[in-house]
Amino acid sequence: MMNIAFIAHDRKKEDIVNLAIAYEHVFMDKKLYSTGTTGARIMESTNLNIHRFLSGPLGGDQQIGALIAQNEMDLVIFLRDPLMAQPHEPDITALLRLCDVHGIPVATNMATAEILIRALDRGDFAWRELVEQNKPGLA
Ligand SMILES: O=C(CO)COP(=O)(O)O
Repeated sequence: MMNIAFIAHDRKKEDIVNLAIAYEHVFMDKKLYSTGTTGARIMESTNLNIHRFLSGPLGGDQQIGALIAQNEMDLVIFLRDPLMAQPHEPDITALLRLCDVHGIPVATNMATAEILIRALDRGDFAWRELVEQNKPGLA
């Protein structure tokens, strides 16, 4: 089962909702996670069922980071706002760093997100399942 995380800063919320609507058929049979407000917005506009963590500024990025650290995330879609300072900038940096530490595909803009979602739909992420089978000592 593929685990996917959705995160979007406020001025990118509309984009991530539109992405979820457009690719609802791809996300339907995946396990979905999000930060608080992002997940609420997506669930208002789709039939997707999303496990929502705390809002980003209150620790949601870190909660998703914890799943990445445990190798329990297969794809992260994080539409961040590059033009506005965020109070929890260190958390954002930490989340993106953990994606790189663990080799997790992460999209930080719409163009990359679409490419990764189409690849996921085509089965290009099957290698993640092999990685999971071989991961050492994780719950
Ligand atoms: O701030 C965020 C990510 O850094 C997103 O949090 P919300 O989805 O709760 O707005």
